[in-house]
This record gives sequence, C-alpha cells and structure tokens, in this order.
Amino acid sequence: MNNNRSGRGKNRRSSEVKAGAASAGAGKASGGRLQGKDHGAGKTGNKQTEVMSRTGMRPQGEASFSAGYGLAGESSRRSEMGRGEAAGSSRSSEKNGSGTSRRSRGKNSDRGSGRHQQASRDIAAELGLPVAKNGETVIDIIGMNHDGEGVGRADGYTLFVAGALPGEKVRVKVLKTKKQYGYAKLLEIITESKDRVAAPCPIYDQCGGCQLQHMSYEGQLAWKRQIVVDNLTRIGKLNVITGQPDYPQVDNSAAVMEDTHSAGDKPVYEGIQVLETLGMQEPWRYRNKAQVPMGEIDGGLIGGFYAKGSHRIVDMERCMIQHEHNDEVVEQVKQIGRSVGIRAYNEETGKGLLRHVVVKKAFRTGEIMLVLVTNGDSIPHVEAWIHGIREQMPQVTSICQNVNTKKTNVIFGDVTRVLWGSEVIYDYIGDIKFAISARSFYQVNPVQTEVLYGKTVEYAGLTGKETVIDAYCGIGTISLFLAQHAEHVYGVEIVKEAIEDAKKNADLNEITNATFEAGPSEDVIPKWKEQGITPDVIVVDPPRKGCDPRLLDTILEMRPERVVYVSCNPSTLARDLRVLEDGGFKTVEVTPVDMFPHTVHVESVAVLVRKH
Ligand SMILES: C[S@@+](CC[C@H](N)C(=O)[O-])C[C@H]1O[C@@H](n2cnc3c(N)ncnc32)[C@H](O)[C@@H]1O
Repeated sequence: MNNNRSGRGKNRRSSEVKAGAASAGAGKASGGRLQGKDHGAGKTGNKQTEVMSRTGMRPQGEASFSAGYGLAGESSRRSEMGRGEAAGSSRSSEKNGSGTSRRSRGKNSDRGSGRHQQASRDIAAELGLPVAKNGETVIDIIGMNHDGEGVGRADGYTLFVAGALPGEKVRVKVLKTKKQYGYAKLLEIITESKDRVAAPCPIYDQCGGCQLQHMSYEGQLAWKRQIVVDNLTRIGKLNVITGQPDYPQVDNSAAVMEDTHSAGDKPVYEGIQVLETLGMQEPWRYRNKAQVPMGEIDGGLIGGFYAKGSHRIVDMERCMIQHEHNDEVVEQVKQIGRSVGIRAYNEETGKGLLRHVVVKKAFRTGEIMLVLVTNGDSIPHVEAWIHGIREQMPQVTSICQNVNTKKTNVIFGDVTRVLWGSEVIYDYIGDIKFAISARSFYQVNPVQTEVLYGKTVEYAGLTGKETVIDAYCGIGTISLFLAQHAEHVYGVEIVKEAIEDAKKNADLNEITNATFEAGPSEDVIPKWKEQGITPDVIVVDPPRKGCDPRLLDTILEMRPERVVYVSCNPSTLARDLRVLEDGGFKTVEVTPVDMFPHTVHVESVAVLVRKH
C-alpha cells in the first residue's frame, strides 16, 4: 500500500481541486491519470448540428437517483433541491415567466400547438415549476449524473440533459416534467466545455453501448474519480481529502477540519485519499468479448445492436471498443451465413436459426473462440461455415454451438457442443493462466483487469504468511492472484460452475494454497469462522448491490487486519464502508480504475485497516 501521502506532490492535489470543481459547477474537470497520452478524438467541428442529431436519436431515459449529479444520493439531491438553489445561469438567461426563453417563443408558436403550450404552462404554474413541457430555456450544466446526462438547474429546478457536459451553458427544450426534476433536450451549446470532443464512433448516437464518447478521456477519468468522492462523502459520510490543506473544499471542509491536527507549522489532514482514476493508455478496442444479436433485412443476415429503446437490430460492422478480430469474425459469420441462406432467429415468431454470435479473444495468447447460438440443433452447411472461418481467421482455435430454443432474452441455452477445435481457449492475467469456455465468466477488459488486481494485491499488503478470504470470487481470478503472495486463500462464490472453473484454474497453474467453496458468502464465511479460520485479510468483490449485511457483520466479528473492497458501484461501496467504519475499520485509500472507457461504469478498489 502506498502510504507516502506527503510524497504525492502538488500536481495531484491541484488536479483534485480541479476535479472537485466539476461538481461544484465549474465543470472543468481534468487530471485523471492516464497511463499515456489522451486518445480522445479531436474537437468537434459543427457542435450544434452534431448535438441536434445526437439528441434527436437518443430518447431520454429515466435517470436513477442514486448517484445524483455525479453528486451522490437521493437524499442529498432532495435536500439540494429543497434549498431551491439556482446554481445555473437560468436566472440570468432571457426568461419569461414560464421559464421559456424569449428567443424560443416564436419557434414554439410555429409548432402550432398553442393550446397545448398554454396547458403545459398552466400545469407548471400550478405545480410551482419554473419550466413547462416544450418550453425552451438556457441553463448551466453543473454536473453529470451516473447515466452520463448533464445536470442543470432552471431556477433551482433540476433538468437532466443528455449530451450536455458539466461547465456548459446550453439552450434546451423541456421534454418531460416531474415534481422535483425533469428532462430536456439539448438544442444548442452556448458555452462549450473544454472536455467536449467529437464522438469518433459513427453510430454513437444510435447504439447506446457507450455514453461518454463526447467527453475527452481525461475528463471521463476525472469525472469517474469525482463520482467516487461524492458517494463517499454524501452516502458514506466519510472524510475525503479533496483539496490542498491550505484551501479545503467547501463541500466537506467541516469534516476535514474536524480531523485535522498540527504537524509543526503545517496542518495535516487525515482522511481518505481518493487517488486519480487509473485509465488506459489506449482506451479503444479494449473488449475481449462480443455478443452480437442477429437479425435480417430483406432476407439477408445482419448483426449488430438493438436500436435504443427497441428490439430492432441495427447492422454494425465495427465497434470501436471491441477487439478488431472480434469484429472480423462476426463479419465473416454474417457473410458466410448470407451466402448459404441462413435465417436469423425472429423473437416474435420464434422461427429462424441464428440468435447470437459470441466471439471471445484471448489478448495474450491470441486464441479466438466463436460460439454460434442457435434456435435448434442442426446448422445447415455447417462445414462451409467452419471452413470459411478457418480460412479467413486462422487465429480461431475453437468453434462451438450453443443451443437455446427458449423464448427469452437470456443469450445462452443449456447445451454447448464443440463444432471444431478446442473446448476452451487460454489466456493470462499477470502470470496466471485461465481456461475460458463458451459459458465461463471472464473479465472483458483484460488490460485493466491486471491493473485492478494489481491494486488489490498491493492493498492486501501480503508478505506470504497471511490467510486471505476472497468473497464473491467468481472463477477465482483474484484468489489465484492473491495466492501467489499469501500462505492460503479461501475463495467463495455463489455460482457452482464458476467454482468448478476456479478449481480447474488452480490446477492449471499448480496453485495448491487456494481452497474454493460454492455458496453464498454470507453463509459460507460464518461457517469458516466456526471452523477456526482466522483471516488476516478479507477481499470482497460483490455485485452492484454490494455486500450482504450478514457478511459485513461476519467481517466485523472476524476482525482481519485489512479489508480490501473491490466495487463496481460507488454508492453501495460508500454504504458498506460506513458500516465497516462504524464497526472498527478505517478506510485509508480508494483508487478508481477505468475498466470500461467511454461508458459510465465506475469501478474502484478501497483498502481499510482495523483500528487498534
Ligand atoms: C463483481 S463479480 C466478481 C467476480 C470476481 N471477483 C472477478 O473479479 O472476476 C461478483 C460475483 O459475486 C457472485 N455472487 C453474487 N452474490 C453472491 C453471494 N451472495 N455470495 C457469493 N457470491 C455471490 C456473482 O456470481 C459474481 O461472480
């Protein structure tokens, strides 16, 4: 663990101040740590046209409240709205009484729905809202919620605006109003964020797989760190060191001050260090797995993604976050399928054969597995398919079929058979070799997985003598990493098949100091406690809902020296850290790791030590 706080230097602190400013309204976040240069696309040319097309194609979703503005928590949002704080420029914008901009009034009347407009305004007035549906207004974007939508205020009323970035002044049209918040469409960017870039992907507007391509990669990293900070302070009520000691941030200055003591002339702030997000040197083409739904246009096979908000399949040739080889294999499958007249599965009729094409690429060994998910056993012209794929893509070492005849959105069925080649492909994370089968879970960003696990091992602070428990261990990836540095590792996971894989992977690597058990962590770990297992370190990597309360109780009872918490959801991380803090642990450091560039997913790893 890096305890050298004083040595982290001014640069880091000043970037923290900048990042802090993002949520406070300046939105000029920067300073996420790139492990190399910024590969974000160049600045946009015609912003307005781009934005119009973009928002026109992206229906507004219901934003969940849990992460607020990149400022966390429903209660915090409520209280902020309760203050009726008008952080935006809407007050100074050209408004009439209804919150509709003067500039837009003529436009609205063009739409010929004067009576509806009046009705909307009447409803808004009755509810005391400063904006009405279909009204236009100018607002400042003061943050970004966890769906990647800009958050603005119109006279204290919160509006979510897809495509808008923190720090921008924008003209919007109100699409939907609720009592406490509404949704608006971005019409024009009046003042542009320095983080705005032109999304390089030509299908970004339609696809929905990425949400942040219109933001520089540096900006994304800073935003992800800020999401973690906001959750820790607002949900976890934790002291996060956000600024330089001389200039504590307004947000939690009271908390920081409480925890301050003097070291000579200089004040020393004790609290949690949230390090800069560990980003990718090359944040494109990072996914090792493609799962492509198949459809038809004019009887010809297509495959790509579901258009946003529908089950209509849009054909796609290239995905910029997918490994090129995966794109190529899918393209070959489509071409051969078309030439031999294969029909795609139709969800409505339940007819047709090919449902999904799944491709897995082992980055380190180069091996590729192709899985054809079919609605039925027999594949016409299967030999032509195998021959064509092998000829075009010699890196393919495994071709499998998975049969799924159920009317379901679940991709895989129960039966998998090998059509040609090997049953598994092999890949490495660090020095550990993994066998990956058609159904087995494997992290999709292998480069960043190594970064995440490396941080986890660093935080575990192992010397080789420790007993470690790895809760929610999946196929034992973290456990096997830890086993190289510990005396013994116990891994527990609820999915039986994953535990089978974990055992096989331990054998494959001749790792004999790891024990795996299937079952709920909250049941198995108390049982281990009864059996006298006393861990020095407990690692948890729960799903989005966080740790089961019974597991947290057991951790408090077992009193390990350290807890390392790997999290894919900052709000449940913050909630659980609060429980552990109240039970006698101290959170020391948190590092966000960017596992999914250009998406809103925020992964982080935290280390806690037991208070003596
Ligand atoms: C975020 S994944 C972590 C997997 C693994 N640590 C890795 O890095 O690949 C969470 C895992 O927890 C498992 N899980 C969910 N609920 C569980 C429970 N109550 N007890 C044990 N495992 C559980 C899931 O099946 C999943 O494999």
